[in-house]
Amino acid sequence: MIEVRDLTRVYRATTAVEDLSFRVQPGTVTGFLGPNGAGKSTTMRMMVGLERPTRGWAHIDGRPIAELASPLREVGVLLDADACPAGMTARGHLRWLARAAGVGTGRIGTGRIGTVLERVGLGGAGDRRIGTMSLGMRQRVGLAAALLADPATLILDEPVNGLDPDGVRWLRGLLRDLAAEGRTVLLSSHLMSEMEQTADRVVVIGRGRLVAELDLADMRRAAVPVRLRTVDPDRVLAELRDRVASVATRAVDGDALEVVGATPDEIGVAAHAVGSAVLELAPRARSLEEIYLQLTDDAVDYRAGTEVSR
Ligand SMILES: Nc1ncnc2c1ncn2[C@@H]1O[C@H](COP(=O)(O)OP(=O)(O)OP(=O)(O)O)[C@@H](O)[C@H]1O
Repeated sequence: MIEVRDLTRVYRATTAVEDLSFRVQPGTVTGFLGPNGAGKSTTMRMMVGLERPTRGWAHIDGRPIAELASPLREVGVLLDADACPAGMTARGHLRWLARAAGVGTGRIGTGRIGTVLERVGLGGAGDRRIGTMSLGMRQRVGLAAALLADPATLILDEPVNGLDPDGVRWLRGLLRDLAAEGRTVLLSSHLMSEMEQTADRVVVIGRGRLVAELDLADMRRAAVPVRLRTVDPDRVLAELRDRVASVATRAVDGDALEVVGATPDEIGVAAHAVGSAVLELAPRARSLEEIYLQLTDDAVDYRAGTEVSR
C-alpha cells in the first residue's frame, strides 16, 4: 500500500503540493489525475525519495522508501522514459540495473531480463540501442526496468506517453494483470479518458491539493441526469417530489427537462400516477471526462495560452 499524509512541497515561489493525503490499495489500479502542473510528478518523486517533502510524509508498505530493505524489489518506478541511457541496449541497461540494485545475477539473471523484455513486448528488440528506439519503445524499456525485480508496488508517471492505440490497449491489460496479481499500481495522467478503462479508482488533484478520490464504478452509477418530455411537466414534477426527496430539474432545449436525483422508473411511475403522457424519457450518462473536467475546472493552470497565477 502507498500512503501519503499531509504531503507538502514548497519551492521558492510555488507550492507544488499542499497537504495531500490519500492511500493507494494493493490489488487495484489507481489513477493519479490532474491538469498540467497539478503536482503529480512532484508527489511521485517524493514517494520514491527523489524529492524531500517540506512537510508530511509518503510511505510504501508502512515505511519511507529509504527505509525499505531492498527498494528495487519492493517498488518499481517509471518517472521519465528518457532517463534510460541512449547508448546502451535495452538488455544491457537492465543488466546494469540488476547489478546496481545489488540483487545479483542469481535472483535477477539473464532469464529474468528475457522475461521482462517479453512481458513489455520487446522480446525481439532487447539488443537494440535505446537511443535508436521510438518514445513508445523507450517507455516499454522503462516499464521493463520497473518490473525487473518483481516489485509489489508500481509507481508510473505518465506511462501512456508515446504509446500508439495498440500500445495503450496493451498497457491497460498489463496494468490490470499486475493489479490482479495483488500489486499496488499507481499511474499518473492528465487525461480521464486514459483511466476510464484502466483504473479502479482515481485520485484527482489540482494545484497541489486533493480534489476528489473516486471509485470509477460508483462514478459511472452516480448522477445520471434523465431527459424528460411530458405533456404536463408541472404535475409530473410535483408528484415526483412527493415520492422522491431530492429532485432537481433544469430546462433544456425546447420543452424538455433534465431531471437529476430520480431514476427513469421513478419518473415514469410518477407520470403514470398523474395521467400525463410521457413523450421522452432518456437517461443521459455523463462521461467520466465531463465529471473530471468539472471537478478540475478551477484548478487548470494553463488554458488556451493564458497562464493563471497561483
Ligand atoms: N524543481 C522545481 N522548482 C520549482 N518549481 C517546480 C519544480 N518542480 C516542479 N515545480 C512546479 O511545481 C508545480 C507542479 O509540477 P509537477 O511537475 O509536479 O506537476 P504535474 O502535475 O506532474 O504536471 P504535468 O502533467 O505537466 O507533468 C508546477 O507549477 C511546477 O512548475
